[in-house]
Amino acid sequence: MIIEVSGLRRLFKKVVAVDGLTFAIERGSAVGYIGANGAGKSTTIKMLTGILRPSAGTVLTCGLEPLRQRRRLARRIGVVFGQRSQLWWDLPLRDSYRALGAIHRLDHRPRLAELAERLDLASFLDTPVRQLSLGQRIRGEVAAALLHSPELLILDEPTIGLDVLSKERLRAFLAEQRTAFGTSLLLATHDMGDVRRLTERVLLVDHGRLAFDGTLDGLARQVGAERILVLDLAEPARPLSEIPGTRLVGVEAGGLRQRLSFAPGTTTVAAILSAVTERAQLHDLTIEEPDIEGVIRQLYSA
Ligand SMILES: Nc1ncnc2c1ncn2[C@@H]1O[C@H](COP(=O)(O)OP(=O)(O)OP(=O)(O)O)[C@@H](O)[C@H]1O
Repeated sequence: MIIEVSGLRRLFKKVVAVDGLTFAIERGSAVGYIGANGAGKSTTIKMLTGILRPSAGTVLTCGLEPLRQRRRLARRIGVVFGQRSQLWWDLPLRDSYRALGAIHRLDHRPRLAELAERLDLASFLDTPVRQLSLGQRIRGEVAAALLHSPELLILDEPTIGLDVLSKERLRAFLAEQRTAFGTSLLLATHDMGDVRRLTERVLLVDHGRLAFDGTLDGLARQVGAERILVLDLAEPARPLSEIPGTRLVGVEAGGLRQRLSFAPGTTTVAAILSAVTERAQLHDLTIEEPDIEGVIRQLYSA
């Protein structure tokens, strides 16, 4: 197991941020850690990484006790907090990597060259971190977390605030890294798109407790959450109300844009598209994932 947590609790005065969590994550797997605002995700991650002391319970990350063995653990994990920086704010990005290389006692240059290429960092390696755009900084943070080739990567809201294209690029990079190195991944996020693209299992935390452990499709099935396929057609078409396994939930622009809702597990995007292309000419499509708050509401009303 890469992570083992048992009876984990954390109180802040009277607030119970984490309330008796027990779960284990297998080495090499990718897990989404989801929940509403204030559910306890960041607090859990801080305990997993040795930043925060649990009030009760036990944590093993990479087989180590995070608080007691924090230095050793730092060599084996990489962490990105989307809303906080681990880089030196006033220094050129390159200097942060030099410093991290020294901390990890490694010649960071070969790995940096590789990461700079894959994450497209070259044009701003000499720019002070404070002057980077959000997208540039996050790419810089991800490179910093991977510089020492950790066996576990923990990401806390890595795509928050990024535009669609930057999000997609970052997801593609992370997926590729995982295939190449088999790095274990724990991804705390609000973004169901991140979870679907990058993980095979989700842990849903609510008020500090584990409310669901399984696949994203399993969660969607349990709560009846649906995905929406937004179809942009080359020419206006009649309402696509007869596509098997779907419900037509919107027709806009005189039939040029149509929305089909479907439940994961009952049909596939491929099957829907093949039925659509028999009836209309497709120009473009996007998929809207259910939002986490809605899923949680449905979980409790189900
Ligand atoms: N340092 C702190 N002092 C007091 N309360 C805290 C502290 N850190 C977190 N909390 C509280 O603990 C609870 C869990 O917070 P946490 O940040 O872990 O949630 P989260 O799931 O990461 O939320 P978000 O998605 O908004 O980041 C919240 O009620 C929060 O207000």
